Amino acid sequence: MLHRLATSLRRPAVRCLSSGSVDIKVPLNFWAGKRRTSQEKCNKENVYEPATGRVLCPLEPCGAAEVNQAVQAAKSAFGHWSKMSGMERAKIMIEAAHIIERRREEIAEIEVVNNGKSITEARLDVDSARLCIEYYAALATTLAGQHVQLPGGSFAYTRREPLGVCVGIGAWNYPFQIAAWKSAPALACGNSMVFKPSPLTPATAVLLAEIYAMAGAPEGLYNVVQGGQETGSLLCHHPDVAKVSFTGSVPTGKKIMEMASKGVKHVTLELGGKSPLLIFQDSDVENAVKGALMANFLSQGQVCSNGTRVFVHKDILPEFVEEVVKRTRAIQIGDPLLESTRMGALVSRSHLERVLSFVDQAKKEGAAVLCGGEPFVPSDPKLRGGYYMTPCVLGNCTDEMTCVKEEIFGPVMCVLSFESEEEVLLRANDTDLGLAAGVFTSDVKRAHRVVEHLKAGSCFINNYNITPVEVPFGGFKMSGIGRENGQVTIEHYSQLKSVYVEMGDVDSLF
Ligand SMILES: NC(=O)c1ccc[n+]([C@@H]2O[C@H](COP(=O)([O-])OP(=O)(O)OC[C@H]3O[C@@H](n4cnc5c(N)ncnc54)[C@H](O)[C@@H]3O)[C@@H](O)[C@H]2O)c1
Ligand SMILES: C[N+](C)(C)CCCC=O
Repeated sequence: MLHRLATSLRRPAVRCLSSGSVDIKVPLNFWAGKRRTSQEKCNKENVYEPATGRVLCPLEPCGAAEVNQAVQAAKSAFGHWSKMSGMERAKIMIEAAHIIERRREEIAEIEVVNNGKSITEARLDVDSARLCIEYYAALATTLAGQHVQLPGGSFAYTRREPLGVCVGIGAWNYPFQIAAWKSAPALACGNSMVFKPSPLTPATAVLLAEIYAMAGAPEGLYNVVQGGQETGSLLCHHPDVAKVSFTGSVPTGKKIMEMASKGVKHVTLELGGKSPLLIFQDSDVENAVKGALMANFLSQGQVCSNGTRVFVHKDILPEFVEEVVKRTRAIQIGDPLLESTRMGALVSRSHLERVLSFVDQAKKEGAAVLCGGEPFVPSDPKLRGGYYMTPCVLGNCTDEMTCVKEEIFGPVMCVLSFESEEEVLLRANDTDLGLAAGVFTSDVKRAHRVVEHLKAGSCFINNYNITPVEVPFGGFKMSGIGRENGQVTIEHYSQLKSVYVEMGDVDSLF
């Protein structure tokens, strides 16, 4: 079925998948312009549909020989792509964006089937991927160096050059969007890419590979190899790889940095978070509640930037809690392919169990479960094996609790009370992580003063989890290195060459 969808380019946007009916029978590796079957016989695991718990397909991990073939394909494409002008590259990227726009529904549906998030969110993820490619296509046309006048008519100029073959390694929470957020700036700068999705969500990165190829990209420009940590490690150690851009957990990020250091490769690390959301007594409570829900329950709470430590001023705590609990209880959980669903399934059985164990631990440590935090079994029989839980709000939380300290990566909001700005800033920053932070207040001076003191890469005033592709995204402290999106990311996928030009004679000291 996936193959038919993947090749029907001009199909109108109609719903054709339903949960429990999909089997993926086509290879999910892609290099040198074609889908490929891995010859590796070992380490085959199953890929599941989170909504139903059914097996979707076996994962075919790539071994050393296949990783090398993909890297060599990327190296060969780099030779051609890096010599093209920005305008020529932009034309192909814009065509890819048009194809994504036409295939929005198909891509979103496959993302839902493989990831478990609601179709409403998956469509927005596909839009973000497309916008990112459009944005960097435009920037590709602007890449330029500097001219520097020097004494005696001599001068220097700088050239912004690509790095070479870049590796992208993705997490499972935004599979298609991560593939686009990494490839768009890489390709715009003239690099080629080998991308490895998470072994839990291998299905959509290969669609992006086909789309770039259909748009006219040279064979091997964007390749996909499937697998887990062995495949990832082969990519990081490969001598022909110039950069590794990684999205995932802090422990894996440290390993990636260590592996990349052996070859002095460039790295971008987009890692985890335990972000604070500060809600002051002068907030518009209606908006603050909406913001807290956006900060905690998108993608079943499996979002790196989530504001999971919700600090609420004691004067508005009862009002805030009542409303946030009421709205959390009203979240429609169920079949992620239905329009009415707002919360689908978590990504895997083991992850669901891990998230539920955080709720149990929170209870033991004295937190109050104000709602949710239980396994959820939908009434539709075909969904009974799915990985669902009710979204949870924890009250009476204190800074020392495990649920407040550790990244849960599920639909669990921790509510904490505070009394003063100074106090809440100290508590908000008391973490090794620094991906995001938010503040709700109607006092404009307080908003900017608080943001100045928050140690986080992405700060939101009176909203949360809004990530336009024009704005850089990335972490402070252990949440990462480098940025994705925005103009600055061009610097993370290119290098400067300085060229000195002598117009006179050589003034030798010897
Ligand atoms: N900052 C961001 O932009 C961002 C976005 C999404 C997710 N995340 C973070 O990702 C985590 C959840 O994702 P996850 O469970 O997929 O993370 P993970 O670290 O377990 O895996 C991420 C990727 O790394 C690969 N990998 C694992 N070990 C490896 C190794 N030794 N060498 C090379 N590759 C290896 C995995 O196969 C996967 O593709 C959370 O901590 C979340 O906060 C961060
Ligand atoms: C688009 N969101 C929801 C902010 C997600 C960014 C990527 C992090 O997981």
